Parts: sequence; structure tokens; C-alpha cells
Amino acid sequence: MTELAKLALSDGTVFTGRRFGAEGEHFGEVVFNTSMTGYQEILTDPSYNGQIVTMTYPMIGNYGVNRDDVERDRLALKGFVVKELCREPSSYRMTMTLDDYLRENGVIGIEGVDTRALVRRIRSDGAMTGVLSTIDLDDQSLIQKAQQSPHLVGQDLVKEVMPGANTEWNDGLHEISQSEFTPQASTETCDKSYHVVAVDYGMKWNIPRHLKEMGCRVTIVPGNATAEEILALEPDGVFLSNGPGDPRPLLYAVEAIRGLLGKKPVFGICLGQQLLGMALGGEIYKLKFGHRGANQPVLNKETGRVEITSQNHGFALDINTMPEGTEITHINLNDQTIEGIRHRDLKAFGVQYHPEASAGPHDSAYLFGEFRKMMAN
Ligand SMILES: NC(=O)CC[C@H](N)C(=O)O
Repeated sequence: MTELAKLALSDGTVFTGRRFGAEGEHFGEVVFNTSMTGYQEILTDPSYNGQIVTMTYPMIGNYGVNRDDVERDRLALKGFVVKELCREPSSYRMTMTLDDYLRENGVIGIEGVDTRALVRRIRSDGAMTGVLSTIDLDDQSLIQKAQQSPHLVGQDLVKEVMPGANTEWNDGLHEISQSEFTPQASTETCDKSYHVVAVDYGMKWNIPRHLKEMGCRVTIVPGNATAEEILALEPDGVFLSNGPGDPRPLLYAVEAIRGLLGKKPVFGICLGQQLLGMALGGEIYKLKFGHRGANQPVLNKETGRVEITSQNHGFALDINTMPEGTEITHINLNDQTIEGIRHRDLKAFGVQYHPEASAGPHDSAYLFGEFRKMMAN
């Protein structure tokens, strides 16, 4: 059994490292995440379907993995790249090492990569396709595969991660997040048990946990549910989830959202916001290398406050295409891109970042409360 692994990029760069996790070969869009912790939440976030994720923090795996910090029961990402894997993790919550976790879940890991050099390539040339392999270690062959692999743009990656049927969601937030840092949403109890239908394009579970914690009844429906199917459930509000890939091919979702606008309050997060923006008439473009991390500064234009946010996206709404009636409520302070929109008359709003955190700061958890207020009025 070989211990080596290689990551080849479509620009011809090859990184050699040591294998951990599963063996095999996968292609994906190579992206980077700047979070210092939260690797288990990142690994289980379905929005990484189709991507090979590089962690910029130099040591990963030091607290192992546990049963609770999961955003889904399946790993959708295509590979995991780290500078140094911690082989002697320690945490009272730990049930397994990261190495074993990736092996059990069939995800290839590579360690010993100069992640700073890799990130500089992605930052200067933009996100690109790569191939991660433990079975083919021939540079030229891997580069060729990276160049011939399909690009993530234009593909519907939601259909691979969305659920097949409706389900009820019953879990609140984990006890560990109920400390002195308790998210504001959980302190806002509903005066009545609002029924939220959550459209699942690959939803992170901390979102329905927040809604449940607030006292809502939560029904999860597949990402391809029609407006009629959603309205038949008689929701008080509709939530549009995060999800993987390019939003532009997801015309079935845009059509469903158009059928809901003006009839029910709508709240979207990340992909959900992008689809909401498209339904309102806005256009999407691909960012050069995206925002992925747990400390992205966002200006709330209404309050003037800066929220430190958790993010994971490679596409964005084009600020110049947002139609009349749609306000830009939040702006990214690093690159001035759209981070939040609202249409008052249609009772719809969305954010590009992740108020559910997991992992990340809880500055924006108030947005779940905003959704509750919208359902109340
Ligand atoms: N986390 C998400 O919902 C990501 C949205 C979309 N797939 C993007 O990359 O921009």
C-alpha cells in the first residue's frame, strides 16, 4: 500500500504529500477555507459537494472527531488537503481520529502539502479543477486528468445531496452551544409554534436546529419541491437552504421560489439567498476564489454594525443587476460584494453568509429572530 498522495491542478502544478483517510482518486474544484477550527463541520457541509477543500490553518485534526459536530450524516466533499495532520488528537468529546473518519467515509486526505503555496496559486489564478490521487502518482497523467475533468460551473450538484422525501425535524441546538455564548435566536421564543417548511438543497443541520430551538415546527422538503407542494403544507414561512455548486442551472428552484414570493415569508441562506435573488430578477457570477472561513467581516447597513461571519461560497449575486424593490442589507467589507438582500413588500430576505455558524461566530444568529418576526406580522 502506497503512503504517497498527489494533488495536480489544471494549471500544471503538482503537490506531493502523504496519504491519510481513504485511498482512490477524485477530481474537484480546489478551494481553501481559512477557519482555524471546525473541520468536522466543514467536512460534513454538503455545500462542498464537487470540491477538494484545503485548510489554511497549519495543523488539523488535533481534537479528533465526535458524534455531535456534524452538519449531515454523509461527507459530500471530494478531498481534504492539510499542511500537517495531528496524529495524537485529544479531546474529551472525541470518538475517533480524523484519519479514521475520512477512511470510514471514503474521503481521500493529503498531508504535508505546502498549503500556503497552493493558496497563493488559487488566489492569483482563481479556483481551478484538481485531481487528488493515491493510485496514480504520475505527474503528467494527473495534470491531464485535471485538465480534462468537468468544471463545476453549469452543473446541478444539488440533486446529489438533497433528500428524497419530506421529513419532520425535531432536534434543537446541542448542549455545548448552549453555554454563555448561546445564540440569540434560542433566547427568542415564539409566541406560537410557527410552521417552517425548509427547502433542502443540501442543508446544514444547524439551521433546522436553530429553527427548532426557537420553537418552530420544521418540515424539510427536497430541493426540487414545487411551490404548490410547499404551499399545500400550509407553512407560516419558507426557508431556502445552503447547497453546493452553481445556482444558475437550478431553474426548477427559481420557479418554485417565484411561486412562493408574496404568498409566504421567505428566508434564504447562501445558495438559498442566491436563488431568492435570481427569483427576484438578479444575476449570478462566479467569484475568483470565493469566501470560505469563519471570520469574514460583513457590514449590516441598517445598524452600522460589523458582523464577523462564517462563509462558504464561490458564487455571488451581481450588485448591479438587483432590481428595484430589492434592498442590499449587508455588504462584505473585504470585497464589497452582496452579503444580504431584502424585499420588504414580498416579505423575503436572505444572507450570503451563515448565521447558523457551525463552525464560526454567532454574531448573526439574530437573523433567525428576524424570520420569526416576519412570520408574526
Ligand atoms: N454554502 C452555500 O450555500 C454555497 C452556495 C453556492 N454553492 C456557492 O458556492 O456560492
